[in-house]
Amino acid sequence: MRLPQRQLAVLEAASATDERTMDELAAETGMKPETVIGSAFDLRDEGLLEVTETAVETFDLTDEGRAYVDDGLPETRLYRAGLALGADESPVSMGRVIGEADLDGPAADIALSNFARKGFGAIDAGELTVDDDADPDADPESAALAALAAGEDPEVDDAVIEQLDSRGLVAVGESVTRSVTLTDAGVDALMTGVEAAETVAQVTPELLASGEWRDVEFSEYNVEADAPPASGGRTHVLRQTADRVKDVLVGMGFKEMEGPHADSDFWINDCLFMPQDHPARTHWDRFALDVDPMDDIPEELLRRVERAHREGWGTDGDGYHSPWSEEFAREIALRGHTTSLSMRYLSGIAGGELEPPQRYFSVEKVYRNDTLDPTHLLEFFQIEGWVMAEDLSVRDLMGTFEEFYRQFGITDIRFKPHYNPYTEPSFELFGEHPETGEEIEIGNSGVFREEVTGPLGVDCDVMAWGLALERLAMLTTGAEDIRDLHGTLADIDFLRNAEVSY
Ligand SMILES: N[C@@H](Cc1ccccc1)C(=O)O
Repeated sequence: MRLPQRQLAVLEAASATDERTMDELAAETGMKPETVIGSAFDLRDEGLLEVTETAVETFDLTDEGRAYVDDGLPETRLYRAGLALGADESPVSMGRVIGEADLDGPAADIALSNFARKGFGAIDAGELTVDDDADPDADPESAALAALAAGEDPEVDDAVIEQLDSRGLVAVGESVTRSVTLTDAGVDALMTGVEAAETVAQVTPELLASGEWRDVEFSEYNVEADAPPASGGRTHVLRQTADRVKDVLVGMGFKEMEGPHADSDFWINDCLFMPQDHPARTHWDRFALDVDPMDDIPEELLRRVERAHREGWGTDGDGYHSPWSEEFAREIALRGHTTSLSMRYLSGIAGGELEPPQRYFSVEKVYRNDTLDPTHLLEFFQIEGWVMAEDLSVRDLMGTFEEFYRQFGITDIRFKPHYNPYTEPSFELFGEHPETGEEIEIGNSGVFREEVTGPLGVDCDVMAWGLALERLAMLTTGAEDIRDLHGTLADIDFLRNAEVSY
């Protein structure tokens, strides 16, 4: 019998009496695991080997689990601190014990609940007593963590592993181990003698260049053989969504705007008739930059915007009658919305003089000093857009959104009346999350007030919006936490595997 060299190597390394795992065979033959697996399956198909698969549970320490291996579980630290303060003799205030154990916020909560669960002592009316007879050294959870850290089998009850899993200290997974044994036919073949056939597994540049490929025998390709997953590059889910948004808007007749991420407060806020004392303009919400103020704002425009703020614009306009500082208008900050770009284009400073009808959009990053949570990031992408035409109504705005979101398979958007200093009327948009069923805000919109369009020199209607790209991506991918999508906590597995559906 003749077999390709790599199959022969696996056959010779296999035994009729002992199961050998693929890893053992790889170590023995010096071949790559995927080559061994491929060859083993080929040999199985030829009846020479039997392949058995066993699923085993795997336990991996999480970062938090690993941290406790070094520092001790929070409840154990609480116990020791209690002992050090004499809480085995008489109750000690909980705060003191927590301080002594050097546990902060969440760690203190973790310590207290597990301390009670494990019977390390009692907590009553804000005081803690320690039970002398408890023995944290014999705690099976600590022992299992230590064993895993040392690469050993934890050798504890399933319940202990389950507990560690639910505490997020151990990640439980499954892996399949494949082993082989020689069949009778395999033993026979080895006894009668097997020769190595000169087969080639892969065509190489050398084979091609020398022309040798004409004479060699290629081994068959087994597409069913298992191989380790290889994850190549992939367009990020958000980028895919952004590209799709651009395609859709271009398809709807929109042109793209561009402009600075760091801009003057004039373009970001003053043009939008945002009073200078608006909360969004304070240092809490705004990322101010310590750079030179903007000196190239058109003088006439500056004066008109100032007038709108101080005295109002249009027949009914009365302005804010509050202080307005040119110095503040020229200061630079990271834009909190891309409506700054809309202002630049509507004023004609970017993109040239415009005659209605016009449609413009951008899909660009904005920056806000928000608190991070499942639906908020400090920087995110806004889908900005506006339509300039004679006689626009709210119905036009709603129809535009219905058409836009339908391209993403979203047909149930809801509208809620809203207030913006720069639009009247205004409304927010909501969409239903496909997994949680929750209504999430996906955008804000309205028709620009005369106080905005007038000073910019626009004398027809302009309807406009800012939609959140990440929220759209949550609806199209089913992601429940925006932080899985981008930023330092992004979930790589999710990004590798997420399907973007529309
Ligand atoms: N700038 C608004 C969005 C918006 C733009 C234009 C008109 C109305 C609303 C926001 O960031 O929420």
